[in-house]
Amino acid sequence: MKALLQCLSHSPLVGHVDPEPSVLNEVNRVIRHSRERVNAFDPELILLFSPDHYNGFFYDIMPSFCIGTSAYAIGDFGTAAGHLKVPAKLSEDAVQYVMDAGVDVALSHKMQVDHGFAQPLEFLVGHLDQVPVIPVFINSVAVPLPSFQRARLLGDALGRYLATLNKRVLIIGSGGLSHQPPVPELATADSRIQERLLGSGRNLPTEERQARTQRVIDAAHRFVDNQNTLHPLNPEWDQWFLERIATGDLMSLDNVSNQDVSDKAGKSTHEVKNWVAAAAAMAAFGPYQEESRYYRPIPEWIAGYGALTAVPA
Ligand SMILES: O=C(O)/C=C/c1cccc(O)c1O
Ligand SMILES: [Fe+2]
Repeated sequence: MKALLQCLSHSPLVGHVDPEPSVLNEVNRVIRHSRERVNAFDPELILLFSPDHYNGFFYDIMPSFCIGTSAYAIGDFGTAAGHLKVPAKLSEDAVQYVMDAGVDVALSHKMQVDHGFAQPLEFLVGHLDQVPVIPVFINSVAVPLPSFQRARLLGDALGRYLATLNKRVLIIGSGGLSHQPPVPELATADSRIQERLLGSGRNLPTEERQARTQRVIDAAHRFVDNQNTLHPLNPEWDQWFLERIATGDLMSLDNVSNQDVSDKAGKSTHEVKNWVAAAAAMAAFGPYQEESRYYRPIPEWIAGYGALTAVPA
């Protein structure tokens, strides 16, 4: 088997505002099972699609997509900090391949990433520097956003590139499902936050980092008490989306408009494009089949929380 697909929601609230023990144990079993599956597959390379949350990518220059030849995780919310093990030459070749395939992608020789990248690596392989990883950023919060179709085409091109390498590749899509945590927006933020979104938020002083973290934790507590304090989670939309990924029905998502997703499922639901890109990369190896699936709305994590594993058919 040359490729394994693992899509997984992330939330920085894990360990800060947890659901009741029975739910936490259930999710931990799902993650443990996924980790065992990855371990048995023994990947030689990881392709990791993830968003950023104004920790590494800002409005000074906001690409739709970016591939890193080196990457550093900042360790927000207590997630792992440090350098990812990025195979620079493979990443650079990937950029060229994707460009040649007609998808313009940015390149970073010094990519700064957050929990979106770090959490799935910690959960699925244990460490940031365990297995070589090509990190791929998909802008999922800073409007204007790329479309579902472009995310699919990006994934397809990267999948075709990986298929030339003759390596066992783990393809991870990190993010989603329905959710809208209190991420600031440039159009409505006050001038101090606007400056942060324009780039001064790249390396926040400790106190500001703590305040930012606490603001999200407080919002999660409020959301648990009253699910109208943020955009409600949308299990129905999530299940519909999961079925599209599970069945490889990716092209039907091309017709989903960004506005519709924001309206129905929340503005951070665009993180699901990381699942779309990952599934398209997997499909480039040939037809795939779902092996396992998990879903539960978890207000404590402000997340429609899902996991999906697929293998070649
Ligand atoms: O970084 C933040 O401020 C919030 C991140 C967050 C919260 C809940 C679910 C997610 O997917 C997030 O990235
Ligand atoms: Fe996120």
